[in-house]
Amino acid sequence: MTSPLYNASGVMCRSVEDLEAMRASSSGALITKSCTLEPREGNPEPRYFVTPLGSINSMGLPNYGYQYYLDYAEKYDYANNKPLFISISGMSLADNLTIIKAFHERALPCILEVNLSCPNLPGKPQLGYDLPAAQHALEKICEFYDRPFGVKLPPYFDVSHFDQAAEVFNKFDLLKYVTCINSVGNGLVIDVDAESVVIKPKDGLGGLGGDYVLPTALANVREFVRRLPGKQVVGCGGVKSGREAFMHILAGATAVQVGSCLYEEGVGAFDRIAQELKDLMAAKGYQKLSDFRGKLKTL
Ligand SMILES: C=Cc1c(C(=O)O)[nH]c(=O)[nH]c1=O
Repeated sequence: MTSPLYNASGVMCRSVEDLEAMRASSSGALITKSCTLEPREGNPEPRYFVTPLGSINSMGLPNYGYQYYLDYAEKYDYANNKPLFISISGMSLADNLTIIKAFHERALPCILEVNLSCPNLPGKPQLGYDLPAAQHALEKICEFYDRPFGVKLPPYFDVSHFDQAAEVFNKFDLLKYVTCINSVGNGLVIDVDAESVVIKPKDGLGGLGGDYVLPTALANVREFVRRLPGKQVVGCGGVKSGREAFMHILAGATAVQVGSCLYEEGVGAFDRIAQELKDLMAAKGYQKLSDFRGKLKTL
């Protein structure tokens, strides 16, 4: 079975070296760091911090610019490798359209994922929380982009927002999948001994990952699976063992991304989590993912 696991965008995917390590790993796919029109250094450090419950980050979109990833996508051997996803997070709609048009012109087999949810750009609200703007962006993309693509979503926390967001996404047939969730934005981790925040940008505010976000991630996966017929949901958030991967798939996820845990453990996490998932499935008498995908029981 091709592994249902791959990296969360942002982890082990900024440089060609990172991407080649992902390509050589046992993951089932790989996705690039979200890219912008021009290269970016990102936010000042410290901008990533690990806690016993996960991570907080305010990277600020450090990336080598979209042409770097376009070049990687052009050289990628699609016949002999796992699927390549390209994450796009332009600083404006115009930038996003320029980047997407550049990929469209080359008609490469990579799959574009439009990031609607970067929480760490000072002064820039997450598009995923401005649904009219998100709809407008998707309309402008679909004026010319004629291939399947996906979006990376922020976590939603209100049932009415699941409804409103799904209403927008269901308008776009070429939007074939959504990835739930991006980090839970603007958390604040405090170091009691130092009586200080732990990251520099935004006075310590950053996106949360890891154990902190698992229940929210699972809820977003399950709620969008219910509301987006004909589309797929990729689960992301809080996966550190076969158990959380199982939970995401039980909630309906087609594939599962690993972020904070991959950052800490490296690509060995894919082998370990895949084996743990396999063992858990065997213990439960499941032969394949579809035996239990989306079959979360309610009481
Ligand atoms: C693309 C920027 C993102 C970043 C970042 O580069 O700060 N961090 C996240 O947790 N999610 C993002 O989407």
